[in-house]
Amino acid sequence: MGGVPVPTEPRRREATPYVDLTRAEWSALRERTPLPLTAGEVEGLRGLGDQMDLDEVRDVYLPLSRLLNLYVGATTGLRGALNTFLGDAGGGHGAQSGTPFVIGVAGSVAVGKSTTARVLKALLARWPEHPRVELVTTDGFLYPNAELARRGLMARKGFPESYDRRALTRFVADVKAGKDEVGAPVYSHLIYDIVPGERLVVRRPDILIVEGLNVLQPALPGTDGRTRVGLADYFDFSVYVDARGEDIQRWYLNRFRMLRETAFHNPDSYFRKYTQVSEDEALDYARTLWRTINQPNLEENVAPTRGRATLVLRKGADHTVQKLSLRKL
Ligand SMILES: Nc1ncnc2c1ncn2[C@@H]1O[C@H](COP(=O)(O)OP(=O)(O)O)[C@@H](O)[C@H]1O
Ligand SMILES: CC(C)(COP(=O)(O)O)[C@@H](O)C(=O)NCCC(=O)O
Repeated sequence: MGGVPVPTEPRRREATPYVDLTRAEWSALRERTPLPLTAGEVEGLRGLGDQMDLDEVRDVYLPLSRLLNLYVGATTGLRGALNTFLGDAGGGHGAQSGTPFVIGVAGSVAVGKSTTARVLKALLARWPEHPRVELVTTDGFLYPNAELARRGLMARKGFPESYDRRALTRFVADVKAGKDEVGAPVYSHLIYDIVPGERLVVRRPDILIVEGLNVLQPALPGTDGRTRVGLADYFDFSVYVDARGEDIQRWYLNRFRMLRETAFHNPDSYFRKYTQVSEDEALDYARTLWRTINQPNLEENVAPTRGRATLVLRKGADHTVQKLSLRKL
């Protein structure tokens, strides 16, 4: 047939509940938000093996801090509406003084959630409207190893059933209800177990960040088959830290290699025995942990919750955020 070029139809984008942005587009949204951290402070917040420097804070986390400040302000505005309504109703409920703004941070083991959560905490605390920011990791609500062993769950650490989900949800519900003091158990990566007798106490923060693998999991039905309220029902905003499975596995193995040269030498380290064998043998064990625990948990439980997040941060192979998806309202 003739050589008339066929005009290509502009590719129609599938409608999604998200606005998709490149790093450059997102970065421009920080406007005039000042950078309140020094390179040294950022270094102190960075997890082992994570990539986090002033460029990453400026391009990715400053716009997020600005967005969250706007969300907190909008929530305060909504509270005004609620008080007007309650006042008009004359029901004697009194003015609601406000409860903490709760942010969930989800994602795989070794994706860098804790660095994201720590940087967010440091940035959000610089805003005069919400200086008191607390961070809680959900590992404190894992059952202690003895209980996991009793339930046959030692090889399922990090799966939803390895947590005391009722206590975790109660914790966040109590903070959200505005209780003066709410306590949580504490987990130690060093001993690979809950620290007996240790508690973290949260006292009416302006913002609570809850970070962990399963924070976006929907609630399981109770034994009576009825739907329960889940952790994510208390979130005002949530972030899912995303990356390709192969990249996360590589980060996990690299971190294991680095920990073997540092923290594992501590006499109290659960993993101390892996300093006594060859690096290859130690890495074989890490590969087994990844393949039998963390990868199936990522695929079966964690990744399927991504679509519930308000914001998805998509990392490239070098750990830096390359794409962002923000939920439409
Ligand atoms: N075996 C370990 N010993 C000491 N620290 C660890 C160990 N495993 C993980 N960590 C640290 O615990 C934190 C949480 O790790 P993880 O749950 O994998 O989440 P993420 O990498 O997404 O922050 C990280 O700062 C990591 O460096
Ligand atoms: C403690 C964790 C379950 C993470 O808990 P989280 O704070 O996300 O609830 C995880 O880091 C872990 O130790 N997983 C067990 C398998 C492993 O050792 O890699």
